[in-house]
Amino acid sequence: MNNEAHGTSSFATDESVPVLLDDYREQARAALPGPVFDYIEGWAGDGLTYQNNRTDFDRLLLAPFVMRDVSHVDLAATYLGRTSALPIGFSPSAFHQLAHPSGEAATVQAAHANDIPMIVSAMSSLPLEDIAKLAKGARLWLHVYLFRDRAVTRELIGRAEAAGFEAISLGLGCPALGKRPANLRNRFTLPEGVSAANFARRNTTDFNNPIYALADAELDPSASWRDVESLCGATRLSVIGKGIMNACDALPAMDAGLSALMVSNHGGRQLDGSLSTIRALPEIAEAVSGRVPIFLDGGVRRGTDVLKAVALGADAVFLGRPVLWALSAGGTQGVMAMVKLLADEARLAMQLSGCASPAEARRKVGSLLRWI
Ligand SMILES: Cc1cc2nc3c(=O)[nH]c(=O)nc-3n(C[C@H](O)[C@H](O)[C@H](O)COP(=O)(O)O)c2cc1C
Ligand SMILES: CCCCCCC(=O)C(=O)O
Repeated sequence: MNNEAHGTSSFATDESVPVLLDDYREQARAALPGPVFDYIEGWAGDGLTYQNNRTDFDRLLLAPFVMRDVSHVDLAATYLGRTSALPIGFSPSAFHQLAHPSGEAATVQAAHANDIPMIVSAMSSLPLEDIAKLAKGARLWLHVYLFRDRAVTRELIGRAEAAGFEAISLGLGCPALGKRPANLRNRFTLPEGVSAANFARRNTTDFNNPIYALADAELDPSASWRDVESLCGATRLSVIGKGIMNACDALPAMDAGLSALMVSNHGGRQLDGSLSTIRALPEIAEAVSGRVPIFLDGGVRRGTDVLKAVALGADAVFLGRPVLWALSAGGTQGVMAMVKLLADEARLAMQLSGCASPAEARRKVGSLLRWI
């Protein structure tokens, strides 16, 4: 939009203060070395799914209700036996030290301060025990895969149990790593000093590209629902299945013992051309029919996105790239400010659409939302 045409050009602007989540992306672009920014931003293939995750939120229009009492908007979300004040969490992302020297130590403080879940990637750049020690009582979930060597998965889960993690997040849509042109073109490798700290004892770093090498060496394309069932049976922690995109998978997932499902296409970094998560959500929510909590990640950037996702059945939304952008822009304070920005927008979106809570948005969903 042309500001001059709207008579606002005489106002001073302070571009160092983000007012939209996307402002953090530009700060990250300025702060980080090009290949690191490209790794974080990166998508598979032509970026169709990466784009759809965003544009499909925009294709979902709101028909606001008016004159409803929205003086108190309650965003609280209860799942897995605990209530968070916000229906927001942090998706797992590898190597937070790529974004900031404090890495996961900074991110976890922001999650803890907001009492929202942080899913720690198995590929974290700090050991999971150190992350847990830094934020006692934080809602920590460890994200693991069914690695080729199941002992690796079992060991990680045992360590998470011992360190006081609340839950396990299990990657379901990752039999192999997606093809990401930017990383291949710039031959992305981890910078000196950043590594997969939980795998310190495994010889995975002497490859040309540690991320692809790690994935090829460790991910197990033969994994099936039977493996999920035995993993769920082998831990006292709740297991959340991350990566459900097809309603046909909802039943096997629940039968296998998963305690919650996350609708995720890995932020468009895996199968290019797959559905956006907000399009996939309604059918999955219908198939699940309230039996387990449902989460969604992928392209959540605006308060209205939070409203749309919770209205369509998500108990909470999770953020991937925005966490890393904000981390690179300002460490813990950056991530805290980013969460506050999104929460304020979500509260405003609820007020302006006449919904005082996610439950009310869900009840009104039939007339609140229209696809174009
Ligand atoms: C830099 C980066 C690293 C990621 N690492 C992991 C990972 O280790 N495990 C995983 O399951 N997902 C990983 N993801 C995917 C996120 O968990 C999440 O699904 C995705 O980023 C959500 O989309 P959004 O970035 O649009 O919010 C990663 C994403 C990014 C951007
Ligand atoms: C063994 C799997 C490596 C995954 C690396 C992180 C990731 O998921 C990403 O999207 O990047």
